[in-house]
Amino acid sequence: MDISSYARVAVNVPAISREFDYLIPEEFQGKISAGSLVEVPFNNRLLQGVVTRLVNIPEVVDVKPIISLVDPFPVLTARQLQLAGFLSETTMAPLCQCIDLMIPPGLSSQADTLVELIDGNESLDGLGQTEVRLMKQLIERGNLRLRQLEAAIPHVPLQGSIRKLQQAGKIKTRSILLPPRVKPKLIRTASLAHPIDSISNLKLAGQKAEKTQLRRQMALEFLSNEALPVDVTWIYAASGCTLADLVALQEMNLIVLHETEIWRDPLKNVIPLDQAKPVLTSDQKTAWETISHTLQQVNTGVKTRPMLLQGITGSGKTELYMRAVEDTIMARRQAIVLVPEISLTPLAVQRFLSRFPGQVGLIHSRLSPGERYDTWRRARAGMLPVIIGPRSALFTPLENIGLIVIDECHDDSYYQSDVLPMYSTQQAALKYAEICQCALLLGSATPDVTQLYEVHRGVWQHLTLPRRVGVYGNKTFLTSARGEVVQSEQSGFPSDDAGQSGLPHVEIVDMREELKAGTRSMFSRPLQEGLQKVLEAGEQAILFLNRRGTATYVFCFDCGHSLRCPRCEIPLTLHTTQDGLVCHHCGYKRQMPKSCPNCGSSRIKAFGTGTERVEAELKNLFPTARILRWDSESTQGKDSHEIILDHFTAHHADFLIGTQMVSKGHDFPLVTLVGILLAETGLNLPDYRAPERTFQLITQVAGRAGRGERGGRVLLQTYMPQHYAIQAASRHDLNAFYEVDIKERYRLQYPPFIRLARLLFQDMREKNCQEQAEKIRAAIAHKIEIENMGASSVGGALPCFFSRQGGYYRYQVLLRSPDPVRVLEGIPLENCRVQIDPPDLL
Ligand SMILES: Nc1ncnc2c1ncn2[C@@H]1O[C@H](COP(=O)(O)OP(=O)(O)OP(=O)(O)O)[C@@H](O)[C@H]1O
Ligand SMILES: [Zn+2]
Repeated sequence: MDISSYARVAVNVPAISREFDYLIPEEFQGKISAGSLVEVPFNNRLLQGVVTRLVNIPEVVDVKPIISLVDPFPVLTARQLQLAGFLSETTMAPLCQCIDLMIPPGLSSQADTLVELIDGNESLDGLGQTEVRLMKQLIERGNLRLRQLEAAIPHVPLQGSIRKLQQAGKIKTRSILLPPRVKPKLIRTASLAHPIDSISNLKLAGQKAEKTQLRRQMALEFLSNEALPVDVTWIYAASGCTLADLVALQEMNLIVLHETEIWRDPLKNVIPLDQAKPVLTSDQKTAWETISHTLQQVNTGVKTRPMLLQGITGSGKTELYMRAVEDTIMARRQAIVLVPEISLTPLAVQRFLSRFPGQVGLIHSRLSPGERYDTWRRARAGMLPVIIGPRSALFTPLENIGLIVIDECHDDSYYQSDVLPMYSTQQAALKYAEICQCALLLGSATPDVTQLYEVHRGVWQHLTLPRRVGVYGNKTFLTSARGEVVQSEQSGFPSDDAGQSGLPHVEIVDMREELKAGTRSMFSRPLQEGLQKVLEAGEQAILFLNRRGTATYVFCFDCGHSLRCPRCEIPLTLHTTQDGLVCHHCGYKRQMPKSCPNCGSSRIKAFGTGTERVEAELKNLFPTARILRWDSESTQGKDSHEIILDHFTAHHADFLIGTQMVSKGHDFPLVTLVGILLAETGLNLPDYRAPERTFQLITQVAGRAGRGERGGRVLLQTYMPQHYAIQAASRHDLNAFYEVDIKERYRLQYPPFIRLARLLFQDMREKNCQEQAEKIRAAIAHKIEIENMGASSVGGALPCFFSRQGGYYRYQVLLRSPDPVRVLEGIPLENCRVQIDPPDLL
């Protein structure tokens, strides 16, 4: 390691986006390098930070020394530092927050303020209400940290009161840095220092009682039968001795005490599945040739194009991921497999664990900080060649990554949109694959339009699995997307048997016809009949409701026409407060019409429904059916996802009513019917991705039917049967959907033909919110004008579709630009959150 005397440090304070130079004191020379986690003084405070590089000549003359090194090994690899820099530049988030993604929670600590009483006996006379509450806390509980005070006195700003008390000489404050919350877990072990011939003759207790002598002898005897160091608790149990006895024996040079590190392994109790490695189907073989070739190339240092694996549900994508991981391990490199949400994909994870026992590290939101820390350290130590987890797993410290897999690459959870940095996992992975010179494999049954566009432009490689794998007994056959058997892979297999198994048949039920025929229920006649049959046959059904779209759009119950903005063609939203319809993109407003502009019917209404209503009505129709509801309300508790999944899989319920969650990759062999209630709800959200999401959801949900021998069907109820997203989804036809949608995006200039940035404003007072948004909108418009950025344009400062959240008003400003970061650079963006390439505009 080269010895530089100074280190450039990104301090862990989000408000400070630049880095600072520090002196490396003698004692840390050679121990600190890029990626080291250190403590440094900063404006009379103590802060944590990560060394981004070593420097020979500092930027300023007066450099302060680094105080301590938090972890003896670097917490970030050089490649991770590069990735953090990229994220910071492309998302406009502070570097320290991008670095923070890569440090396990609990290891990094932020500064806090310690508040101390100067004299506990002072009177509280003349103090304000908040000051009195503060003083009482300190008198009762002693010195407290600011965060503790904030927890004790919630919803009240304390800074001002603390300043007043300080000026009155009643309290003092100082900055502190909390110790890390996680540490390696150590156990104490002991072994004999050397063989001992006659233990019973040793005098082991000095002047002490015979009992002590006996205990110590027994401990030595126990150890004399052990070849390796033993956990001290075993010695205690076997001999009745105490730690004091062992320490005494160590002082007599008879035994040696050690501290041995143990790993907290969340997977040690997982039971592997018994699954042999199958022979690849012919479709899988074709795809595998490309994957295997790409892996060979990256392993010899050749740059490769990302691969998009487009395979229908149940076509064997996971098997190909596992093969790719296997090859990567053989090449002595590591693999990261990203999945949307572990609790919703337990089966896929189990398959990996069984295929690679002892080699997989699982990142999971429900790991304890200790387990997470240990998984992270084992990965850093090179002990885990495979990491599986949600988007954050991309940031596991691995030295030599050969493969990154993004499963269900269309999933929303791959964009971090709630906290900084607001980043797209796909963009991060693309960059990281370039930095690490590794292969990138994205897989989905329903890739995004922007992802398919990369294939069409030839930037990504395209692999397809158009047919389901069906395995009954030893027989393997393939069925096409339409459900007919196209190829029997083993001789003598009667193809007729399988006619009902590929992807399920989808029937569209036109709800306008149902209305005309007098059905007042949300369940059409075919759906009611289907559910009845399922009950009679002892099978199961899933009822899917797209909850996100059930808000407040307006449409005609007779012709299905929904009211849209004449300028952006996005559905108008009814605001009961303003008693009018609003476009959330351009601000267009109109009154609620008395009759449908399309057919003149007066039955034009706002629409909404919920899972509770579905459940109530279903109970009414089928009083004996066992019904399970799976939505965000019914899954509040820990493990509730697993409980519901297990319950349904074990056939403890006949019908499962669910929202988005039921679309994920579960296997329910008894499900022969999937009912989609109101397929179009999502289509009416004011978002350019609404058709895409609707198509994806319907296709994924439909993929849950017919996974077993009994086959299955899907009933798709809709008032908009002619819409291209619904038509294409009913035929499982992604290409047809893409062809229409990409043209629409071109026509209306949406991604991939332009990039978007969304600036979000939140405030308790609507007026402030609007003013802040307006101010920044004007600044952006000004910059576009004076710098001649003709290809960029900024929209109005408008309320979001979800116009209030948790008591806050929400406004947004939308920027369209080939390079949104360049437009936004230099504009003061303090009061807003910036989403570059946002996943939605709601
Ligand atoms: N070549 C094969 N021979 C036999 N069975 C296979 C083969 N490949 C995969 N399978 C089995 O077929 C089923 C579906 O495969 P897999 O889960 O890999 O598909 P997928 O495309 O990942 O599915 P999903 O849509 O659920 O993500 C699994 O039970 C798997 O074990
Ligand atoms: Zn509009």
